[in-house]
Amino acid sequence: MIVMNENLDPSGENFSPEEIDIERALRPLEFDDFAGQDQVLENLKVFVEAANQRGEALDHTLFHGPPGLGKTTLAHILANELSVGIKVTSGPVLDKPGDLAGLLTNLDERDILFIDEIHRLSPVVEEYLYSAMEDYRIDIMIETGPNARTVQINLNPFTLVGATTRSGLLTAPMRARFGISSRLQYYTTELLSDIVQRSAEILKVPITLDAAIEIAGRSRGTPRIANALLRRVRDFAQIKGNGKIDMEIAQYGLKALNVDTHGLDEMDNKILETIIDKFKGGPVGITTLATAVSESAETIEEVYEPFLIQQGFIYRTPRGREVTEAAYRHLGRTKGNTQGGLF
Ligand SMILES: Nc1ncnc2c1ncn2[C@@H]1O[C@H](COP(=O)(O)OP(=O)(O)OP(=O)(O)O)[C@@H](O)[C@H]1O
Ligand SMILES: [Mg+2]
Repeated sequence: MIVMNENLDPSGENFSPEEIDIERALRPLEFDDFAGQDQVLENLKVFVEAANQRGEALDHTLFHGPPGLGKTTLAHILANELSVGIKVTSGPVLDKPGDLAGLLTNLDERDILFIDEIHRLSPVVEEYLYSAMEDYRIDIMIETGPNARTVQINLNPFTLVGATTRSGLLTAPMRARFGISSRLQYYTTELLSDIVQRSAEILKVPITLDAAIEIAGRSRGTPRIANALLRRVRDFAQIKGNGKIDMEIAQYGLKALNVDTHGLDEMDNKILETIIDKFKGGPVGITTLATAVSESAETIEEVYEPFLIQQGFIYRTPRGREVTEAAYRHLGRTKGNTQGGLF
């Protein structure tokens, strides 16, 4: 069983404070530093330029897609390119309409309010957000007891930027209030190797092209993982090598880190193993599979499956998910001869 180092968690949730600082340093600040997602970027550039020309707030914008692909990065880039301020919060943190009102009334004209994990807003807060998004207006309760009354407050025109890994969990009314909605895709190895080279430059560590490609190819299509692997390999280069990253030290480091050759993580492999061992390679329905791997069906569909499909390890059939020959090969199994032996 190949288990990835927890520092390579695509969600970044296990990052130490130092790693968060480095991640911030590596984060692109402008459209021009941002690699890939061409279609998304091309459109955003037009919308930003148009909003800038008119001096208006950009339309509310939603970014969705798997962890670590650049949603938060794009929110900050938008603020830079619009030359406006950005206030950052997240769905689970905003649990009272009062908290949201505080944020909204403090926004300057055209500012961005970035709400991460927007699918996790409580229903009351979400409802409260609707009128803010639509009419730039909110109701505020003043005084308590018999004198309690609500007053309407006008807000400065602002842009709500929402990010979610689970767009399927967003309510329809919420989704409908975003004028711009962009889905981020996994990155190709080529793009990731550009990102690795750019990051190496910022970290001031020399790297050869083949080493950058090697790291990129094992990064699960995800820039956050590519950067995390680069940082770990840099440590190996510093302690076990001569400080430079070449193919040899990259392979040495990746092996020591137990990184899967395709960059699959623990859950990816668990999903493949489960389909092979428990369901004879499939087809298996998504809910059955979800129960078997103890993960929610939505998370499998939105976070894990897209990468496994893109890499050609599983495919969807009307009867459920099936693994491909490549999955058997990847796990070192032969078809018809799974771990359970004859039975
Ligand atoms: N297109 C890109 N070019 C260069 N670096 C990128 C790009 N996209 C992401 N990164 C790097 O990957 C890191 C993770 O990106 P980011 O935090 O924006 O992901 P996210 O989609 O918000 O993830 P999550 O869903 O976990 O919040 C960033 O710090 C940045 O360094
Ligand atoms: Mg983010």
